[in-house]
Amino acid sequence: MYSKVVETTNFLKETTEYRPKVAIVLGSGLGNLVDFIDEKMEIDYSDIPNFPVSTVAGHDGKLVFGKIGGIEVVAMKGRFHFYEGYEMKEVTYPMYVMKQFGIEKLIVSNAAGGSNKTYDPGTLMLITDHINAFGTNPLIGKNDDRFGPRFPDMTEAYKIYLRDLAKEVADNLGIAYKEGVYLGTTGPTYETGAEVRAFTGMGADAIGMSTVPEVTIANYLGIDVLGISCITNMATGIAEKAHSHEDVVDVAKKAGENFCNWVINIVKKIG
Ligand SMILES: O=P(O)(O)O[C@H]1O[C@H](CO)[C@@H](O)[C@H]1O
Ligand SMILES: Nc1nc2[nH]cnc2c(=O)[nH]1
Repeated sequence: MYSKVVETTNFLKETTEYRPKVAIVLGSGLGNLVDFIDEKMEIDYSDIPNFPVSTVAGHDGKLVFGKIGGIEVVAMKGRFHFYEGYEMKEVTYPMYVMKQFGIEKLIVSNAAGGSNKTYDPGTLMLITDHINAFGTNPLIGKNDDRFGPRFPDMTEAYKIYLRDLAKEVADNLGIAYKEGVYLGTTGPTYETGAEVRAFTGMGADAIGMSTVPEVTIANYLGIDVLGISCITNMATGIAEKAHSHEDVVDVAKKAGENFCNWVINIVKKIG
């Protein structure tokens, strides 16, 4: 895998002159953030050697390089999910490439169901920690010490200094946010009511089908992570109607204005 990662990274270095240190992963319906990236240079995933392709609505499948407030960034407009049938190593492949490319900080976002009854649809939630309920781990297999250690520490999976900075930015802009624990499952089914009750008992405030694999690998590689969930629906049993991905994308788009404003100003501070 190491040589594949080097090949992909070399391709990107030959294709763009940008050398960002900040990367952003855009969740379902949150892709509009790229509209705020200046001097854009886009590369389709299908043109990148060894890259998987996005198969989910609301995930375009592009790497977008450019600048936010003069700070170089790269955004993933579209991510890969385990439920798409990808291996965990494929789901997390972009993280390995990001590290090799020189990324030091990652802002990861997602659409999620609110299991905390006080987190209404449209709420932006700063992720304080996560629970891996995928039943597997993206690091299972032989370890390659060139990437990271066999037993990575997850004490501060979502860096406190980045969370503090995000809170300061939100407070200055008057953006409302909550804080909470994200629980990641494989999907693609939304949860049963019983599962949501169980996950809530475990400490989950929001539930989704992504993020945990990427953040696990980012920590392994030594990339500092900030995570933001957009609560798009109340989780099963709390919600008054059945879920649909169309609604998820729709609500995420509506929350997009605050989300974009927040992330843009975070980038300006951390870049
Ligand atoms: O986590 P993101 O990619 O934002 O998307 C979330 O929304 C989709 C379900 O509607 C799932 O893919 C879930 O993980
Ligand atoms: N697992 C899961 N993923 C989501 N993505 C958006 N909403 C939800 C949800 O309620 N559950």
